[in-house]
Amino acid sequence: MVSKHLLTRLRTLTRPAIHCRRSSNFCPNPKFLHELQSRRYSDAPQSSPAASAPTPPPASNLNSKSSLNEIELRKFAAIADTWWDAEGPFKPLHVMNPTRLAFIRSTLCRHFGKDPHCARPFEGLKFVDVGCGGGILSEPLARMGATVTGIDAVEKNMKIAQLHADLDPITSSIDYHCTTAEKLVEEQRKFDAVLALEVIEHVADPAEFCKSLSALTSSGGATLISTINRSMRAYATAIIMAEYVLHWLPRGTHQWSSFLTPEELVLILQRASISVQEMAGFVYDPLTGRWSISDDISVNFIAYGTKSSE
Ligand SMILES: C[S@@+](CC[C@H](N)C(=O)[O-])C[C@H]1O[C@@H](n2cnc3c(N)ncnc32)[C@H](O)[C@@H]1O
Ligand SMILES: [Mg+2]
Repeated sequence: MVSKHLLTRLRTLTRPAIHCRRSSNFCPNPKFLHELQSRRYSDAPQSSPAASAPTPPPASNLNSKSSLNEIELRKFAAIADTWWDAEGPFKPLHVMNPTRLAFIRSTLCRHFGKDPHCARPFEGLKFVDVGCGGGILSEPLARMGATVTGIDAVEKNMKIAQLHADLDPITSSIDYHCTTAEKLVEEQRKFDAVLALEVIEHVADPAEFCKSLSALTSSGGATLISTINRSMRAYATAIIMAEYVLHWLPRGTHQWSSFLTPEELVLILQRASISVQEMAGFVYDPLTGRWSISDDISVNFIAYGTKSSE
């Protein structure tokens, strides 16, 4: 109860500074990108226990100049067995899933002219779920009819995802691979929709990552990215509360300095030829324990963008 009260207090004290703007008229300031690049490398995370631990073998055997951040990958490899434990470290993703799927269904049905009330609106469309983990998002997308490719840099995640998907004939069609977005770009793969939810804050270089996501998106296709805002409110809730008070996530899961503001995300996507059409926040209500879609993008947010014609 005390924690719930604290969370409510924090939400009130740290009012959102930025609100959702539902149009394509985002005007990011180019200086954000410069600041972002110098900050990410000069303000590198110092406090993560994983960062100071002796270096174990790589969590991924993929190499080449890439989006991979080994410290981040090791954190996910360490808890790979728990992907489908609804009470485990991925509980927040499980609980948030219906809300983010509602946003995805609504934006992508509009984008592709599909009926959002139909059971399998994504029939005939090819989606890639980048950084799919255990398949929490890939599986419902497959159930909604999409032909899904799920990729993740952690081999163990792919094994867990495949095992779980094989439990159901519909999800067993998901094509899982231990690879990266940039490797798929090299293979000249293209998808109608490219999704990377809660991944960009864990990659080595978000601007390069967005370029790969864009290259994977067919002309006229859609790109969806969700992440956490680099706001004080996110520091208080997504790190202090979630990791240190409520223990929803292992300590050190997130580095505040690796978060992007919505303006920065819009800018790097714009530079990668993705025009953000809509943004929404995901807001947690500590009283009901539920997430909902909101105009408040001060902590968790999602961006839906379209690929400009080439
Ligand atoms: C927080 S989880 C999100 C999982 C999934 N997208 C979801 O929202 O349910 C982040 C995932 O991204 C993966 N990942 C991190 N960096 C990656 C990269 N550069 N390329 C591919 N996967 C990556 C991690 O292994 C982890 O499974
Ligand atoms: Mg994250």
